Amino acid sequence: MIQFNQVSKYFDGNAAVSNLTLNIDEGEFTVLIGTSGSGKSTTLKMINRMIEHDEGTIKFAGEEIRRFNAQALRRRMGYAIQSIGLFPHWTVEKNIATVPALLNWPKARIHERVGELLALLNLDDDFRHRYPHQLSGGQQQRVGVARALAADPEVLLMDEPFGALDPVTRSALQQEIIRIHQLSGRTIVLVTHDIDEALVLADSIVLMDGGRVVQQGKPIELLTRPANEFVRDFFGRSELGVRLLSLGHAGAAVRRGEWLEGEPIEETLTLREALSQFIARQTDRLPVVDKQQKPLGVLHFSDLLRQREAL
Ligand SMILES: Nc1ncnc2c1ncn2[C@@H]1O[C@H](COP(=O)(O)OP(=O)(O)OP(=O)(O)O)[C@@H](O)[C@H]1O
Repeated sequence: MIQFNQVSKYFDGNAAVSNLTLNIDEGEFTVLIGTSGSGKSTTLKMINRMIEHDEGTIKFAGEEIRRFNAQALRRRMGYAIQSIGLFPHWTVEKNIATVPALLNWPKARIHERVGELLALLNLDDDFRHRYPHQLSGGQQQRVGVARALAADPEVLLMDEPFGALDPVTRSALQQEIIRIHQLSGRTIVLVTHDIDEALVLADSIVLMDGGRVVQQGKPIELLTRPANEFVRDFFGRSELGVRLLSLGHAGAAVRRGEWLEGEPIEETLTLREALSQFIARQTDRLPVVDKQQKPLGVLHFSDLLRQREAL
């Protein structure tokens, strides 16, 4: 869906991105990660021409992006950033409706769409009449994501969208964006410098350093088949075990047909979170329920050790 071919970008003669070749498939959740100043944001912003590339080609839906009208291109791509950028004097409703209003949607359709998005992002419908300063940071981030999604864009570009949030809110928003991705099947490109966030979200991780791609692949590939020492160090040798666990879920490792009384965990819990539960509860077996809270089976501590084969 998006192809970079030997793309370079210079600022004052210095390359921010060098000779970058990258393929982002339709419907894929791609996460750009890397050291500070490695060119992640520049790469993201070149996709919707917030930054124009100097060399090479970038294609979107088969066409070089320079052939699109920049405004028209941006309307096909939702964009959400860490600093949110909500218009302070506009209500939540008007903020979310920015692109639909530009596209001249009828009022009733806009009203309905705002309602849908508030529900999708777990925000109360009354919030539509509030102003950004009347919301918490996490609520503002949700509105920023809702705004990016408003006109059902083909691509969603996100630059550290959960950057400034506390871990609990951050984790909740990560789960929401995973759900939105599963529901909508949209192509998402997200920049983060948080390794665990990348592992939780990505179908494909692009690890960058010094304006170049060091390795692109599935999270499991970067963890278990690092291309070089830089990749190995980046993902942290000592953390490798728990990071591998964060790629698996309790539901996939559970022993069905067994049951056990006690406080259950949900099947969607990562095995890393399950490990934490085993330790906190000083137990080696945990009952697992599905999303409807129906008993699914029992997870054994020893099953965590077998996970590498199952991933
Ligand atoms: N507008 C600009 N003018 C001059 N230099 C820039 C500009 N934007 C980015 N750069 C430089 O280009 C390089 C890549 O920046 P970029 O913001 O893409 O990196 P990043 O990987 O997103 O970094 P971070 O994780 O710190 O946000 C850096 O050296 C940065 O200083």
